[in-house]
Amino acid sequence: MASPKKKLQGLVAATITPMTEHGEINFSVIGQYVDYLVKEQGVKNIFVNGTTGEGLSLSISERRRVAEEWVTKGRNKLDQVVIHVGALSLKESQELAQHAAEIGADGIAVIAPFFLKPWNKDVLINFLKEVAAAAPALPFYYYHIPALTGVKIRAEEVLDGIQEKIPTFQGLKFSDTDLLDFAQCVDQNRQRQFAFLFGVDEQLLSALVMGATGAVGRMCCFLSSTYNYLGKKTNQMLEAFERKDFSSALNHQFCIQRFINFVVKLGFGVSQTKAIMTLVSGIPMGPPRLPLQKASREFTDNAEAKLRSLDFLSFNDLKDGNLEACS
Ligand SMILES: CC(=O)N[C@@H]([C@@H](O)[C@H](O)[C@H](O)CO)[C@@H](O)CC(=O)C(=O)O
Repeated sequence: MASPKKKLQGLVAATITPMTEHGEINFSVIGQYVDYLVKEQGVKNIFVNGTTGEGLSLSISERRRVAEEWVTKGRNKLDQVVIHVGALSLKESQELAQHAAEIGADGIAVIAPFFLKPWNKDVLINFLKEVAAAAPALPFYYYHIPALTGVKIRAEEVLDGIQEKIPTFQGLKFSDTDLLDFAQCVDQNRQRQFAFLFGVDEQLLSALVMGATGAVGRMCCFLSSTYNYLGKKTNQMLEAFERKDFSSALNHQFCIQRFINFVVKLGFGVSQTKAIMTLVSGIPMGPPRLPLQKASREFTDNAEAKLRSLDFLSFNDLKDGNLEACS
């Protein structure tokens, strides 16, 4: 198994791909974005060109350039840069994997191909294996996101025997709400040093309970979109959990849930994540690329009011009216 230079630890932000109002990638703000994550959110790992990064809506040459920019701007600032290289075409995926290795990324991740789909675990593994082989020195993560790929092969099944087929296999990025499947992945792989990257922010505490006890201890990190702007809050929850202050950890989780629950009811996805991040960080993330539509003004106004009431936006002048800020 390839061993990463350093173990992946802590929060991993699924980065947004900033765009100009004309729909081109806005490379000029990526350096500022890195500094924001590190200094303001305490996030030192990133996952590039994933769902939040609209990776599958970018051309291959754009994906290469975005990956390069994050690796370059993150040098000596970030701990790890993992690049999502999944694509419908095996050849494109291999090209991106090789490119990630050439530019000095710290790992690659791959989703299941989602148009002509693998119909069982063995076929899926065969695809993943071919991609991983294009970057034989890079740690490899399988990105399980069945709601978007439509590939519903349980992660537990995929992991069974995977290391024999893919020697660089390093871990699982789990973006699903099936906590039975997640917990079984952890339980059945106690003897292996896999990383389990949980990707459903509103359920993170439950996943911590399933996978991050002293006995298991291998769920090293958490990978998701809200860590772009709620990284600090999520770190507080992780710290509370670590010192076994479960009541505080639960308060933090409830607080994060109040926000996510609110925006989910308004309609929440990548477009809305871009709008929220722009609001919180002050860095323009721009519109998403078609077929996504820009978040509405109404959404942004409502989200802003909620962020303020939860004290997620540090505007001192509004703190007086704050009725539900979380401790
Ligand atoms: C479907 C989806 O976009 N899930 C998000 C979550 O962060 C999600 O936005 C959050 O849990 C709110 O539901 C991440 O898991 C996605 C992700 O990690 C990525 O961008 O690759």
